[in-house]
Amino acid sequence: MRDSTTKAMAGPRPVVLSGPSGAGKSTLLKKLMKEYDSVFGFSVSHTTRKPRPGEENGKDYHYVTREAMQAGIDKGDFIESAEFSGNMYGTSKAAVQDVQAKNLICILDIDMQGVRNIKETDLSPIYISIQPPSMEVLEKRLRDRKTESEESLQKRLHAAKVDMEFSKEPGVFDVVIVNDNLDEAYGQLKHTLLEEITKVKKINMSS
Ligand SMILES: Nc1ncnc2c1ncn2[C@@H]1O[C@H](COP(=O)(O)OP(=O)(O)OP(=O)(O)O)[C@@H](O)[C@H]1O
Ligand SMILES: Nc1nc2c(ncn2[C@@H]2O[C@H](COP(=O)(O)O)[C@@H](O)[C@H]2O)c(=O)[nH]1
Repeated sequence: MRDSTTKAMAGPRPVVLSGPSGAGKSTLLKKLMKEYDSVFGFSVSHTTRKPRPGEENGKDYHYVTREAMQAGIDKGDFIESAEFSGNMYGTSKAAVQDVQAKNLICILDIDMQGVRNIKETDLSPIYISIQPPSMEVLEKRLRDRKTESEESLQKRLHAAKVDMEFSKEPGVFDVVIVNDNLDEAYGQLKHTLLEEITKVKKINMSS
């Protein structure tokens, strides 16, 4: 089913950041939003997972129960949703519209099921995959982050193997960035988005 709800508010092209859990998506997007706070806006997803220390409801995620999330999906409030590592995650139409209403570039941090589902909509984002240099490095980053139980970690590593193969499928991603050295990966991300950043800066200056 194609969903044109979010297209109706056409502005700058949204950006999808995807890739294995632990690859460094949040780290990169936080750097981007810090440097360009008046250019990018984060699409705050809903999730049924518990908040991690330091995470804020309404900023990092909207933390909801499975029942509330399912009710929202049934009502048609979500552009996409997925089950990941034992929890539900989803992008609401409101999350994207809130950012687009401010004429900012909307960034979605979503898994590969989300990528497949967004491709069925009219959102037409720039698709960027953030990949780790190796499974070994990914596992170390996830373990060092100390956010996952052993069960969750194993689920995430299993999903990561599938994701790494998915990122090689021709035509899925506009750009695949290997996040080995953080500064280099960030440089590549900025380079990829430079045209859109320049457009938004120009619009913001003239308004
Ligand atoms: N280039 C890098 N070198 C070393 N450590 C890194 C690098 N990039 C990110 N990290 C670290 O790796 C861990 C995972 O990064 P991050 O939380 O950004 O991943 P993520 O892709 O957003 O994961 P998730 O999908 O689970 O939210 C963090 O502790 C972060 O500080
Ligand atoms: N399909 C979707 N995936 C999402 C969404 N929000 C986050 N995610 C992805 O979930 C995993 C795990 O995230 P974590 O915060 O629990 O580590 C990660 O790959 C995210 O990209 C969403 O709205 N839809």
